[in-house]
Amino acid sequence: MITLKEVRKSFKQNGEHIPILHIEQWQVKRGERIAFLGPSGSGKSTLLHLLSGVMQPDSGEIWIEDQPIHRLSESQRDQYRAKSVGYIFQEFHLISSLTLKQNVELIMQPSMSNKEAAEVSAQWFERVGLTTQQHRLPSQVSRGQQQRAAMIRALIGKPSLVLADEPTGSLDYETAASMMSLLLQICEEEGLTLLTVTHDVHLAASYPRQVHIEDLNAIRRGVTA
Ligand SMILES: Nc1ncnc2c1ncn2[C@@H]1O[C@H](COP(=O)(O)OP(=O)(O)OP(=O)(O)O)[C@@H](O)[C@H]1O
Repeated sequence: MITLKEVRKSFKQNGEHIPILHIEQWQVKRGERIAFLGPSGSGKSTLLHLLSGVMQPDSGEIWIEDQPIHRLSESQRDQYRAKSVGYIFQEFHLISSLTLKQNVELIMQPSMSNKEAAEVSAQWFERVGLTTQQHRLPSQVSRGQQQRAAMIRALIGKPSLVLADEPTGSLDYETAASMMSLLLQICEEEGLTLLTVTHDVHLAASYPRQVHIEDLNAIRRGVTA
């Protein structure tokens, strides 16, 4: 369960604190898959950054399961993020000098032997249909295939929270739709909570729940500052 209570975030712009986000009360059940929609600048990415612990709220509470994210120190938030959050970005952030397989295995548990890590990663490459391409460099595969590898990297540790910020923003529609459907399917099979920011209403419609950030963010509704 994710719980947000009276969460506020503002940014300093030209010496002034501009309120960006105010979420009075919000809950997400474990395993829910939610698409976030909203105009540019409405606070969608800011919300993901707060949930991943990259940013701290000015005030309010953010609970992920039994962890009070708002109370953690920076190093505790780094640990929380490494263990519990899988992030998928619009740009895939794969290391260009490493193969897809090396990119994935780089972040796998140090407690796993090389043999175990190779077995687990092979299963994931098969699951996303990339077995043939796994030994190639990112530049030697398509953008859709790069994003599938980035998806494995985000999901392989079975994080309690998967955050995807415009994950299909740089893909053509057909590739985007197939990537989104794979992401939804895997998160459902693994029981992972998925929050995806997208501008695409058709892709958002494939999610069991859609949230318009304007409905969540009291500042956008003009009822608060
Ligand atoms: N680090 C920052 N410093 C100052 N202002 C910021 C910072 N991060 C975000 N903002 C401002 O906060 C507002 C919300 O930004 P955010 O990136 O959350 O919007 P968004 O809904 O994700 O937009 P988009 O759909 O364009 O990505 C914007 O006005 C942005 O300029």
